Amino acid sequence: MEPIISVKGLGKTYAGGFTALKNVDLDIQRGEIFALLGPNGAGKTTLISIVCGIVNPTSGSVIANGYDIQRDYRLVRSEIGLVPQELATDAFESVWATVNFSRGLFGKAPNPAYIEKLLRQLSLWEKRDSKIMALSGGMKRRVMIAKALSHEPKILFLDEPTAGVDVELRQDMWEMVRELRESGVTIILTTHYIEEAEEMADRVGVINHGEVILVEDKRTLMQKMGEKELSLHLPEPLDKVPEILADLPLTLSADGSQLVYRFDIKSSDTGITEFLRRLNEANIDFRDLHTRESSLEEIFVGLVRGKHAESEQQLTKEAQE
Ligand SMILES: Nc1ncnc2c1ncn2[C@@H]1O[C@H](COP(=O)(O)OP(=O)(O)OP(=O)(O)O)[C@@H](O)[C@H]1O
Repeated sequence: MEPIISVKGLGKTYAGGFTALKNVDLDIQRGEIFALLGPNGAGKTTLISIVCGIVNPTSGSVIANGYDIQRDYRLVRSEIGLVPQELATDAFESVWATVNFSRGLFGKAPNPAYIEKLLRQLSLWEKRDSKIMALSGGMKRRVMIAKALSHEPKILFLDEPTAGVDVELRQDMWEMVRELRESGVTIILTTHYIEEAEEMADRVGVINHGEVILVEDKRTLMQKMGEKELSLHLPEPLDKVPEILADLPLTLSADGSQLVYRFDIKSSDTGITEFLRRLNEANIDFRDLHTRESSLEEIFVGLVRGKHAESEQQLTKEAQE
């Protein structure tokens, strides 16, 4: 299937000379939830802003739903809804007026039935006559989403949708984003909360220092890059890892009551059978046993650190040459 967004060779150097994006290639599939992860200043907002036509690229191209962002700016813009990081909207207007007005900005004929459906979907219908300033933070955020969807775009960008939102609201937001996807909208979100990507995304892209360093199906990523841990609780604490187990990838907890065995998920031979055999041989008993997989957060931190170390090595090498 044709991707709904196709980014090719995208670069951005700001007027001051800072290069925020370097030769980015990225395809977004129709109907997916794509999470763009990256540390502060990685280039996430710059990338979104280019696709939405707010920032001009220095090089490269973006096709969104068949249109070129630079040549067919208006057409592209009408296909895209953007919920920016900052909540900026007219505090004195009512919810209904604000959302209706946004639709008009895109040259769309009024459609009260659609706006009603949207406000109901976002649990804002009861508040349609309230002034924006009288709403809670979470509701204001939902108004921003309603505004972004007012012109029936096929693509929705959410830049840090749940920054500063409490845990309960965050879960409501996730639920709502899933419902939007069900209704056929493609969603691209940036987030610092890796659990958000882990919870919602179909695919994950990691951006660091203006480069997309990885794009992967979330489940594949967690399987490919993840480690699994097998923890054994010992009835009799040990003071050190016994000699017979010394060559295995094991750690002993500080109080000696837990042995943790790490293994690679993708490996065909995990070595667990051998580990259990040796435990038996050493007469080490255990009370219970549980496993844990690496979270996306651990994978992400590892990736960004790894790349950082790699580029530092590269810089040192270049400096020496
Ligand atoms: N208008 C601008 N002029 C010059 N530099 C800019 C401009 N906008 C952004 N930058 C720089 O480009 C880099 C990438 O910024 P960007 O906002 O895209 O990052 P981000 O990944 O969205 O970060 P955050 O997670 O903090 O929002 C940063 O170093 C930023 O300072």
